[in-house]
Amino acid sequence: MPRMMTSDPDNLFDRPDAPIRPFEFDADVARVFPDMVRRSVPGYAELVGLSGLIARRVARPGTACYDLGCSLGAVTRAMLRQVPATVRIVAVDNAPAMIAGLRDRLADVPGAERIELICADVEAVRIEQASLVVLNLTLQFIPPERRLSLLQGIRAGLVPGGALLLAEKIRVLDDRNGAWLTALHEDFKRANGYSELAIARKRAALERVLVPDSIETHEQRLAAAGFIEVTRWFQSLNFVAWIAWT
Ligand SMILES: Nc1ncnc2c1ncn2[C@@H]1O[C@H](C[S@+](CC[C@H]([NH3+])C(=O)[O-])CC(=O)[O-])[C@@H](O)[C@H]1O
Ligand SMILES: O=C(O)C(=O)Cc1ccccc1
Repeated sequence: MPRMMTSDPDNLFDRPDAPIRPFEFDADVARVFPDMVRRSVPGYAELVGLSGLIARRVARPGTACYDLGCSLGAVTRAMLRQVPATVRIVAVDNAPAMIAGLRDRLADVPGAERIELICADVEAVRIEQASLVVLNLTLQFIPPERRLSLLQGIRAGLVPGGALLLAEKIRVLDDRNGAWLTALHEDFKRANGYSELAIARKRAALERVLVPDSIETHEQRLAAAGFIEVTRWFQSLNFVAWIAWT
């Protein structure tokens, strides 16, 4: 499994007097992101490590692998370690602080010249000659009505035999099971040292910013975008990952 990136501790939602505003991937979030994501997403390290292993199987020489919504490049760097030297890696994020943080982290990584960093909206990037495209916890931040066309664009840019790796926080449709999984996710955060206040404030900040879909919606949308076979290969509480094949 990958070496975790070090970061400042995430205390962004601890201050009771700070105004609640919609969650943004700004410089403060970028500074604490590795700590935040590790303490907030159950199974995150495993998800990233397994994404690297999947890249090793799926990436084809002479093609490209894309990490869309790369943040500080955990998946980008897992891919770099696993894919052949002739594979180009394209890492995209629209948050300047994330791209700057990733650039710093790549400074003395051998092979990093194979990685192209793009600070742009994922919807504006043309996917070309890709054997693997990764959306690791990114689609949930795209407005729901634009998700299908983003997946269609990705599908069109994949080479035959190529795949999309999608990981998302999911919404559970059934009230009872949904409430239970959400409660357990909050237990996970509490066990990782987040206060009730921090949990509640982040929940409010993420409302309307991170909009989860159900497993059913994701699987129907992947089919509608033209993916012919879809395998769900990871679930930890309300976080799920799929691989979707061309
Ligand atoms: N429209 C957009 N265009 C480009 N980037 C975007 C957009 N919307 C959001 N982002 C970017 O998507 C990332 C989502 S985090 C991904 C974790 C990473 N994949 C990881 O493996 O560590 C997940 C999370 O924080 O829950 C952020 O860096 C945003 O700036
Ligand atoms: O904290 C949450 O509830 C999440 O869904 C994970 C997360 C991690 C980092 C930024 C935004 C959301």
